[in-house]
Amino acid sequence: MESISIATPPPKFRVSVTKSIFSERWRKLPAKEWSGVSMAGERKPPILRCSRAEEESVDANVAVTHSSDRVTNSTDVGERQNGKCIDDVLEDQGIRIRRRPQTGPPMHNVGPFEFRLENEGNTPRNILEKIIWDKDSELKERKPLTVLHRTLGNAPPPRDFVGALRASYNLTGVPALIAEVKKASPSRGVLREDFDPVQIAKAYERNGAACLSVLTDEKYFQGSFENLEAIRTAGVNCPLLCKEFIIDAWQIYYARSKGADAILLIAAVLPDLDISYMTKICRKLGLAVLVEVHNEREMDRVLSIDGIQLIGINNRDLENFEVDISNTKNLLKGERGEIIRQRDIIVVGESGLFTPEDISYVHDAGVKAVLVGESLIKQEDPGKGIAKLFGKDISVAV
Ligand SMILES: O=P(O)(O)OC[C@@H](O)[C@@H](O)c1c[nH]c2ccccc12
Repeated sequence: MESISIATPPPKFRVSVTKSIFSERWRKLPAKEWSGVSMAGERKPPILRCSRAEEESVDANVAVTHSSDRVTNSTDVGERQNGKCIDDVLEDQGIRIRRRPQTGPPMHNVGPFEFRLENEGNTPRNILEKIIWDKDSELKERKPLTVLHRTLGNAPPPRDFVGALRASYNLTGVPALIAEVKKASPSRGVLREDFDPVQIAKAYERNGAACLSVLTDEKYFQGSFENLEAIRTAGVNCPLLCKEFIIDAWQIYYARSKGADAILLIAAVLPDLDISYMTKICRKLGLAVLVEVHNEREMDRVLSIDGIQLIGINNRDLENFEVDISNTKNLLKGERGEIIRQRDIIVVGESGLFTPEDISYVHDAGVKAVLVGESLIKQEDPGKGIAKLFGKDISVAV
């Protein structure tokens, strides 16, 4: 597609013009092929997300009582929960990340050009929203869940992610390390040119990491599921967190089929019912769940969900990339910290940790684990970077 910009856009309103190569192609299709093709000449995706029937036939023995209330895993456009559409549910829970509109803005054909009117409703407002909308488009390429489910039996068995964190913390007396295998990020660009995920993973393990986090998003983090699978099959014993932007239960099965031991759920993106439903699927698959929060509202929502064992406090705001490690301390103050201690939830301090002082600071705030990417991956020897980050060798018990 060739894009031509025409005029300076008025605020919050833009026109993009695209030379219509595709509409030519659709025009030539035989009539029977036109089902699933919208008036604007675009093919409607055959499957939007895990269809409920598809997912429930796989999940017949999961005790999910409220699956009919779920808000995001549906083929139904504008699905409703208790009479509310998804946008209302998201707004009620203070979730600012919207779902990608199911139909793009209308296309107008003039000669060989197609005009698309862009406005606030159909344009992502920030980077996290853009990632989520792109993820939604990516998921249309997936294979059916029933096919994926058959491959689960071939996956290596899940390992105890939470147990590994607890054991490491008890052994070393410092926060257990989840070291992140991360080549690039949208905020920092490429972090390491000579990136060998398996070598890096092995070096992290040798130098005391309790668990590893492997980025699988390709577009923004230059990660992949091949990396996850390669690390798993290379004999690395540390349990693996699949670091993905999960918006659909299908991704959880996929992560498991590639050897993941844990997955991430982001509270800024997922409503409570999805977190709760996905947590149940994970329990059935033997996966641990790290639920990530960034502010008080998200923390309170997550604390009201049953069965949460691991909460990550992200010091980076994924909407604008600002990093502030005092966020971890603030969210663990007072009653919230008390509830967390009573329930024996492990809190993971995430992002922006560079020095032994940073590690002590979040440890004093109450975290029992840390998730570290950039400060290790940028070291000449990422494995040796661990001792520098902690101010001591953590590969041996104290
Ligand atoms: O590289 P850092 O600043 O040490 O951050 C690691 C990790 O916390 C960060 O990569 C992260 C936290 N939550 C995420 C969600 C998606 C992608 C990435 C992340």
